[in-house]
Amino acid sequence: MAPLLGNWDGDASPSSNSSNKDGNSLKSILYVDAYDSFSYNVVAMLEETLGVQVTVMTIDSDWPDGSMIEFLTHYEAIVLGPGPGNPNLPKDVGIMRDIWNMRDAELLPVFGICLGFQSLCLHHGVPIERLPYPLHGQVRHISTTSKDIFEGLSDVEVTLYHSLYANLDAVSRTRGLPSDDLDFLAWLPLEKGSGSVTQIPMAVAHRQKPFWGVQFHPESCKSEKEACKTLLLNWWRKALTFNKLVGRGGYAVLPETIITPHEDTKCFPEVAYEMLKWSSSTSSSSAYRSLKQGNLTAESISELFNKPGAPTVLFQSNGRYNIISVPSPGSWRFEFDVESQKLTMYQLSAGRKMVEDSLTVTQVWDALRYLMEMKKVNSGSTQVPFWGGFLGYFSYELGLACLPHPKGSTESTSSYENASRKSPTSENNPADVSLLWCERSIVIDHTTGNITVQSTCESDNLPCGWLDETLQLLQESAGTVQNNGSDDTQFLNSNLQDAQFTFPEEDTYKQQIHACQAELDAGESYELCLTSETSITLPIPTTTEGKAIFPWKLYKKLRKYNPAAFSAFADLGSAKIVSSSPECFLNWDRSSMLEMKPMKGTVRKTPDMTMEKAREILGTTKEMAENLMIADLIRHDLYGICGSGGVRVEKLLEVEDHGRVYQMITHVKGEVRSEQLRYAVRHMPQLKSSNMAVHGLTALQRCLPPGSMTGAPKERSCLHLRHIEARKRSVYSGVMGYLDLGGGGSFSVLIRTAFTRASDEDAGEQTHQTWRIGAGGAVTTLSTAEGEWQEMLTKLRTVCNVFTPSEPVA
Ligand SMILES: C=C(O[C@@H]1C=C(C(=O)O)C=C[C@H]1O)C(=O)O
Ligand SMILES: NC(=O)CC[C@H](N)C(=O)O
Repeated sequence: MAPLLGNWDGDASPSSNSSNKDGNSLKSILYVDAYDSFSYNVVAMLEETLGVQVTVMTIDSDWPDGSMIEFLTHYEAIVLGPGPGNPNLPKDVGIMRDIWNMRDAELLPVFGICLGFQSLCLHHGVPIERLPYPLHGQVRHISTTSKDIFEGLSDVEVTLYHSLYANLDAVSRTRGLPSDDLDFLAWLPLEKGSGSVTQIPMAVAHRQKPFWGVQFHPESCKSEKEACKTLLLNWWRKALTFNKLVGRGGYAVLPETIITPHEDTKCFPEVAYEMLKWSSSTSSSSAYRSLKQGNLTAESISELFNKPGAPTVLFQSNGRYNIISVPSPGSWRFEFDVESQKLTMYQLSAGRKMVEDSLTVTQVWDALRYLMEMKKVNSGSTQVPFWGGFLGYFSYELGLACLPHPKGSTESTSSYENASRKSPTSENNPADVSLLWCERSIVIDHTTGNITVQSTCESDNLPCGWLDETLQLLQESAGTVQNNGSDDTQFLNSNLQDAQFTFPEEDTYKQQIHACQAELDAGESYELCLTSETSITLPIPTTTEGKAIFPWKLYKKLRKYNPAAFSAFADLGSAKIVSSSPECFLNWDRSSMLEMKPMKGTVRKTPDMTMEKAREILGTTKEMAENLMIADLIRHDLYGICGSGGVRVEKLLEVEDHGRVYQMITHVKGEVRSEQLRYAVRHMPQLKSSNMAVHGLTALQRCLPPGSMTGAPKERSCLHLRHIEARKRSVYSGVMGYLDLGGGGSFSVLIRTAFTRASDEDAGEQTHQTWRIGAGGAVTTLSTAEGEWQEMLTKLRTVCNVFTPSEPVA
């Protein structure tokens, strides 16, 4: 065990949370989680609206001590959450089914949401069948009976995420009457293909038992907030009245706040101590010098300090800060491969020492947290978001390995094998994590025009040391204009003229879209982000220097062709990445704020496309639904880290200009408060730390892969996407950015990106290099195969076009 390693009990013990501010003990609700991506939104809504404390239990858990009845005596009520799949399948509802079999004397109040509602209806004789068409992310008015839990609510606007429904007509056909036990309280008019309208049940109350359910999602950010609050409070009042009547309630709060069948505990990785040793020249302060940008660009600065082919990362954050890695005697980097669980550390200076170790993914995160905590930097220029630390990326497959999977899920690494066999490039995947430890760096702030040269090595701050020398060098260079554009074009053209493109096949892609829609129809997913890969094979430049510089020149071309808020370049061992991503994944500051800005909805810029028109196109039900689902998904991701009361939506479904495309964007912020229960991290071994770097890493670990690249619910959607796409996405759909020793971090989604793996081992035999570009889009039930194919091509073009020779510069 590492000296500082403990668990959250210290700062999040229920004793500190189990009473309200008046000292009264909080009432407890059990939430049954069906591995949905909206679960923590429901938990937060319950805690924020009812002032209760919620225990989360996944559907595949065993009842503690084997006794449901005994366990439930600790709770006032149960909420059965939404989820993927079908309540007719036991594995999709798990322990939800046990609830319906309780004897009358043991009953407690239940509230089912969507899947939970369907399970309730099914158990009481109402068949659950497919809707004529799914309703995912759609905001609709429902009419209510204005009674029971809808008292005071006659017409409510709510968000729907379902493919299945309680078919009351089927009950009438077989029994002549709707289910005798159930009283239906709300309805949605649904147009059938024939133009006729049918009423779909939206809410139910049991006539004798304390069971209620709603088919819609009251926790969605587009559901009418006040009305849904009233609904919940109405239910809670009824629940408490029931408990009073039967003499239930007032029980002690259980110590558990989350119950899953998985224990996420692995011993602390020894390699973390090695990392600490390798970072010994990094001090706890970042010294700096500043100058005006003049003619200097991120590219010209990087060229001054980074030799072609040497480990280099250049990352532009939010279109404002350019962060450039600069090598130092203490530079090192590490790589991790998910499938082989191999971690390799490389020292970059004299001797090129290498260390290998075998680690689980969880241990990699533990090592990172430990190192960031131990090497905290306390001071530096307050003008820049990075003082030193790691620059690099995490792949999509690393993200998949971080997802919690249900017990017995087929989602093991072996299912990668089938997928990878079909993909010609899969053998050639870059490492899943690659991070460069940077003591020295240069940051350009494009808003102020300031450049900050900084180092965490104490000796660099001596008079005439590295900082002074570098300042002088930059000041001298700032006046000189360097323009080797025409050389670059000639060099690239000579290499690109023989490029062979392998595009996705239109028929296959369209079939995959239909395969996605079949899963949406079945209730398996609400949205699937389908992607495909284009590969470009070209001759490797014949000279060593040409080979080393090719990725860099390609990056410079891409940056001009498709300017983006998160342009980035990485040359990390065999991984070469050129990125022009417009999408922020996760940012965090040095104190407590986390933010995510997912994108969904893309319109190509053509000469007659205006912002107005783009807004109109992106204002349709289809586009809004796509974005709303991801907005709700990332609210859940952030609630899991920040806890109830800690998340707010800053922008919802807004259209922004992103160079060659218009994109719809949502902006959600969360605040990390160590005293607050945070469900997604409850069982994780953590450093007892107020260091935001540690919480940021935990947020990364818990929020990968990016929801905008998976769809919702994340876990089930990823499972289907892997089978449908039948390839590893690798760097594409991963994230790139920095981990700042001062506590902050910023990561973009690796889209609009080309990457390759250029292995040094077989360098002699290789005559060609293969670059890969992923592109795709969210498939919903409203998607058309042609529309999605065109959208994928639009995104692909933003990068693919840099692989065609350009007009020579005059
Ligand atoms: C899948 C890609 O992009 C994602 C999908 C988007 C969409 O469906 O509109 C928009 C931005 C990204 O989250 C891609 O660029 O390849
Ligand atoms: N959101 C949900 O709970 C969905 C339930 C079910 N999978 C359906 O699609 O109908």
